[in-house]
Amino acid sequence: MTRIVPVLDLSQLERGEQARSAFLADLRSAARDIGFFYLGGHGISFDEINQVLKASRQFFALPDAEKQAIEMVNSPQFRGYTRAGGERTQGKADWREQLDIGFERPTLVQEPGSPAWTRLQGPNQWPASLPDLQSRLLNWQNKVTDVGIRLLQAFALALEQDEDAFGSIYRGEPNHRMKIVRYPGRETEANDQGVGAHKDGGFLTLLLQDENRGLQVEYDGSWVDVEPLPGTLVVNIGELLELASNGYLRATVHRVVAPPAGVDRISVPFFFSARLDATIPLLDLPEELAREATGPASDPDNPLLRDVGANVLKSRLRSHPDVAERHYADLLGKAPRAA
Ligand SMILES: O=C(O)CCC(=O)C(=O)O
Ligand SMILES: [Fe+2]
Repeated sequence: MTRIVPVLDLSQLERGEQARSAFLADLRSAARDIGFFYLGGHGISFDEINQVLKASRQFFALPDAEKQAIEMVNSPQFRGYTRAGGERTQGKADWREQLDIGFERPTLVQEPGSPAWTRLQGPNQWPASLPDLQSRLLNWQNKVTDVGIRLLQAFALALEQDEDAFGSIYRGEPNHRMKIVRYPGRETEANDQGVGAHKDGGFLTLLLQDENRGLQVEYDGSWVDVEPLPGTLVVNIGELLELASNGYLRATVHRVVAPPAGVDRISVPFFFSARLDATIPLLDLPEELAREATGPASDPDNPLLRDVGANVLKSRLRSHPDVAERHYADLLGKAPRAA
């Protein structure tokens, strides 16, 4: 059977002009067609991958009290632990537990007139009893960031732009985020929402999944399994790339179906994003691509904003109403200020 979700090999970029052009052509068609692909040849070793999955499992095996000590609701930066059912997609609880991590940066001093999104910068929360987790995951974050940069440069070339077309948006202090996630086996057949159907907000998502299935992508009106393929990362397009390409590339709708009883699934999504103070430009696409760029999909309930900080804050507030209430009560009912 041919795979619907294609496999791309990033190392082709460094293997001569012919291999490089073939990679760019494959990237463009994967991105235009299903919007999901497996990425091999990324240079991250099996050992590193296994260590990250193992460390994630160790975290979720901690006693509840230790996980709850670093609950996200403590953090105005939306970092930390969320128990199963604590996050919502399309108004319905997601059956997964997770630890949200960003870059470790100092909290910004708030002054009158500071944009609300400046409150998103600050520290992570780490479990006291797993001292190695921090370096393991921050190391992963750095490695996957490098893969994301190479891939985004390739996307720029595939869109017939300068290789560095997106550089000014993410260079400096980008707001990339990652999570470690555990989907417990389902307790009843009725509740199978691991995470509900959604699009990701960043440029690209680079996801590590363990050997358990559950991830699905919407394609031609049905759900297609993105089965585990050892050693690869799963990549999908987020809303910033859709915005920049005026809808030539589409952020892909995906979801996770909770695993059957007795199985739990681990995944490590990394969301390659942009600086919070950046504005997403509209790329000047060549005529033949521009003709097929029909504008970003618009959801009147949840419009995409070109101001990255405002867009990120809006989606964080929607996903985590408890954090919103504790730390952003002053904004509730108001649109976050853009700049
Ligand atoms: O866990 C997965 O496989 C996907 C997670 C996901 O789509 C997300 O957190 O945005
Ligand atoms: Fe996602």
